[in-house]
Amino acid sequence: MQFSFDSFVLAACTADLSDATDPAVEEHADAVEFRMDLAASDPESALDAYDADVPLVATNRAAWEGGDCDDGDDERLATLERAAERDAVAAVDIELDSLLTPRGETAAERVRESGASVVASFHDFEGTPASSELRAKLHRAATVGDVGKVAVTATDDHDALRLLDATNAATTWGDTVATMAMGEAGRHTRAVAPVYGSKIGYAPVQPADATAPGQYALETLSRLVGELERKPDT
Ligand SMILES: O=C1C[C@@](O)(C(=O)O)C[C@@H](O)[C@@H]1O
Repeated sequence: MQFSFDSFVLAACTADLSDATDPAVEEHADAVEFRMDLAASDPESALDAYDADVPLVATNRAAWEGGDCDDGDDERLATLERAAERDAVAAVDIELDSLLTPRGETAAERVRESGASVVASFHDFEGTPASSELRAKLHRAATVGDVGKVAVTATDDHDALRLLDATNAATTWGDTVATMAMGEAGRHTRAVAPVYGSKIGYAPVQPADATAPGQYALETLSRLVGELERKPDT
């Protein structure tokens, strides 16, 4: 199966696929993001055993992008390609810097051949790039991926506003994007960015196991996004 990303996808993050049957996931999530790089035991065996109904986004975050996977890119991307072959895997997250290499291009092709979408992602754990760079990154990511994702670290309101502005601009010119600002100053963007077109939100299944700074609990993000969703004027 595949996501079209026409509408917002709320992904419940976990390193343990048994979380997929958690009632909060069933009630609030559209997908489970499986952080293969954070799994305590072999993530591929966990995928083999997976039989819940919620579609998966497979992520194997590289150490150089803030994750725990130390494998070389060839091996790391091969793991993601095999993940995509599973019916339950609807999307695979691949770092933008990898996608811009020939090996990454091949991985994206294979993932799509297997019927999964590609989330092209870029993270900045230190700050928020200049607005021109932010827009360029989003556009680049949305061009090589089915959705282009940028997660930055906001240190003040201005950073948060610039991220929302870039989200709005990308969406207005037709790119499919997902954005969020990590950290306290950017926390509200997790709820607000979908108003400006962001198509994926992330929240941990277990609040104690957040996969990024500033994430809301799953139930909270679901409620906030739902409350803020634009309804036709009555
Ligand atoms: O890229 C992202 C977004 C994220 O970093 C966040 O800020 O919620 C959480 C990660 O698990 C996911 O892969």
